[in-house]
Amino acid sequence: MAELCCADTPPGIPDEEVMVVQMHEVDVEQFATGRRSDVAVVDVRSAEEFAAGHVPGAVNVPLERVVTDPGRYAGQELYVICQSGGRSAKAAEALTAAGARPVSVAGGTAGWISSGRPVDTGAR
Ligand SMILES: O=S(=O)([O-])[S-]
Repeated sequence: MAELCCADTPPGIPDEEVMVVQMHEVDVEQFATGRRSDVAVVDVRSAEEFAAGHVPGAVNVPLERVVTDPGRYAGQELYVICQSGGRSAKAAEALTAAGARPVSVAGGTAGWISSGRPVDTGAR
């Protein structure tokens, strides 16, 4: 079965052979102003990157761990964030395919910091 993200069925592939993986994304501004307090923020960067500065309230689960066992988040809503949006998009794709409902923060922690918002440091 072909797997597609955010696209219509390409020509030549019957609809029944396509599984569409729909990913949700917000930018830093939308995240900052619309963040739901009941939804976890999972930072998928390395422990070292996380300790150097992260969005307050985020928990660190490096991408390798997320993609090894995405099913542990099945049925859950969560925000995923990384440095600038690359790894969080990968995490969101794996999580969505495993039945979770992730929202990737485009622009990531770098965007958060450059917008002047506060960061926490240290492990969590
Ligand atoms: O964290 S990143 O993959 O966007 S560089």
